[in-house]
Amino acid sequence: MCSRDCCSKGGVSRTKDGNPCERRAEKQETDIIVPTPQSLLYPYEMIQEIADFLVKGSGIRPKIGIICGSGLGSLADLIQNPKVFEYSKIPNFPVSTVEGHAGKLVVGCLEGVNVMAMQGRFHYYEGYPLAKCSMPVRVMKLCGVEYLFATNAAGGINPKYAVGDIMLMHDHVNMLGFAGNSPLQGPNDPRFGPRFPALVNSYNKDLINKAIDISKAMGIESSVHVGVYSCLGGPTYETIAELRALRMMGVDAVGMSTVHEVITARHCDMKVFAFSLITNKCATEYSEKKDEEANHDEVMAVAKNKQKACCEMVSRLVAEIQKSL
Ligand SMILES: O=P(O)(O)O[C@H]1O[C@H](CO)[C@@H](O)[C@H]1O
Ligand code: HPA
Repeated sequence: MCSRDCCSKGGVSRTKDGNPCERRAEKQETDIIVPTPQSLLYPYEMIQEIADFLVKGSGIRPKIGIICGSGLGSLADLIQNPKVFEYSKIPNFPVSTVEGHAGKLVVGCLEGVNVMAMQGRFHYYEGYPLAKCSMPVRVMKLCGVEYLFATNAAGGINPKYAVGDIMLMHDHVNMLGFAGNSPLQGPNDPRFGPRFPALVNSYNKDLINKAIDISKAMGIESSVHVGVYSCLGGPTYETIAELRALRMMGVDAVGMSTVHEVITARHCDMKVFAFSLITNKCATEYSEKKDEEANHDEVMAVAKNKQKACCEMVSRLVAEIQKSL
């Protein structure tokens, strides 16, 4: 009862004569918490501030941005004359909380091209909204980046894929998007890109073809595929029923990242190249044994074993881009 002698009926406070209690209604209104739309979490000016900090601090305007997947941080070790920024020292940057994601931004030169690499990405399951997970892509854009290389560790759903194979992404199924979640949710800032960006041809065909040629030159073409990736929210690995559903939808590999980064990159018109290192085969039969369950230690171990091939693929592709600059 409020001081005006009200009673609560059906969740609504009413005065004794049955009318809704105004004071209660006023209070409820002020108690409503409206979540900030994702797109407003990092306004343009804040992204510009972070980009200025990095460009000034490194003296470099990168052309290519690289996001290192789980256990693939060694991609950033390829960079010459690196200037390293700990995420905790970059204004308004989140921190990495996942093993295999060091939490450093490395800026320098690779195959004669200025690059910026994230040794550690942000995942939705860490508690970050998608716009926060992909905010560094916009920072890259304002630093001058034109090409995004996104890499990830993923489970192989396509039965033809083996552990250690590389899948060049040529499309994705955005499961978080199916559920109404997007890094672009909220008012659109046209300085980044259009309200309704198209996502067909998101994965640059020319770069995919170049990567296929590179895999032939490296003699690993039989373990390199072109396929469809899907991102789930994690942190749980998928159930067998979910994996079967994904397979029916045409998904070849599954992970918990990358898609929102690609959406953000395409929104601001970056060229995208992305690949998955298949770190485990996904169980799609109920008879699978316990030791065939996905686990992060295995993901990390396979990534460590295969980092050489991944590094070579990336540096050769950067060298190809260098020829066209
Ligand atoms: O996508 P990356 O960051 O490579 O990491 C993958 O590996 C982790 C699970 O082992 C998840 O974070 C999944 O997304
Ligand atoms: N599922 C989801 N994410 C992953 C997997 C997986 O099997 N392997 C590596 N990241």
